[in-house]
Amino acid sequence: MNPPLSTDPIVKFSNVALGYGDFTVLQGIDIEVRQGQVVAMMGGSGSGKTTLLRAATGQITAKAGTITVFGKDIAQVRGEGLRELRQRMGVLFQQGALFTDLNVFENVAFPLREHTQVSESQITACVLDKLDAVGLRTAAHLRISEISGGMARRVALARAIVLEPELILYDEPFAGLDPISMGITAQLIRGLTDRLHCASILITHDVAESFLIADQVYMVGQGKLIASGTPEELSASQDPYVHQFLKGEPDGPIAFHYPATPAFSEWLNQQTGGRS
Ligand SMILES: Nc1ncnc2c1ncn2[C@@H]1O[C@H](COP(=O)(O)OP(=O)(O)OP(=O)(O)O)[C@@H](O)[C@H]1O
Repeated sequence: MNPPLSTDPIVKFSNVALGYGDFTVLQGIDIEVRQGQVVAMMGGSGSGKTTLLRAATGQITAKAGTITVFGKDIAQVRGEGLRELRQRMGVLFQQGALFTDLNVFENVAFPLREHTQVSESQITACVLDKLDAVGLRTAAHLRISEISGGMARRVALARAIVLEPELILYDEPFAGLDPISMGITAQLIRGLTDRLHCASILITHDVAESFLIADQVYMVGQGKLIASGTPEELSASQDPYVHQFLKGEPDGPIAFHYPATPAFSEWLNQQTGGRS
């Protein structure tokens, strides 16, 4: 029998503001991610999804509010403490860069060799198990140049889970995949979350796939959290932003133009010598 899932949030944003320099991207953000959950962070281009992911991994600090990860205030954790927290996370970047001079097996084995002292036979068993979980056990011997883009994504996923993280962060996991690979990836994310009893956060534009597997959805836009709830709750929302995003409509509150910032005005002034 599986141990009961912890009820404490793995990631918690409390009234958080995020940005770069003087530019505030998002404010008033409240998010909770719990063990066993798949949580989708959605929003238009430039709305701040990647910024949320950077904040959750401690790459940037909040301008206001508090972010706790595994119960620790991430702003107070530095150096070795931050490395320890990050070891409990698996991050799957969009370009899940694999080492092209290593075969599939060695790519997945890499974090084990880097971060643990386990024996060669344990490495073999663990890597084959993770490759099996992504359907690529029998591709272990292949070179990276011999596998397709979709397979490479799955190898990167096997590598991201090889240390059995408690939190997995996926940056646009469906981008550039054909419909079948998208469906496979979505079911993999759900299946791995359930099997590893971890939490998964996905940053995505893809409504159909993420709504099939997410427990909670957070939608950001216009510098704030526009909506949050289950996929069913969001689907029933009358909010015009949520409606436009879910239906992919060109007209609505989601602006096509990137908003003007003080930095742009300053640049334009310099560029035109104040003639604009
Ligand atoms: N390192 C940075 N320095 C300054 N501004 C940044 C930086 N990274 C992102 N931004 C700005 O922050 C805003 C949010 O960017 P972010 O990458 O989080 O959006 P996103 O929702 O992930 O977008 P997309 O879906 O297009 O990848 C954008 O206006 C972007 O220009």
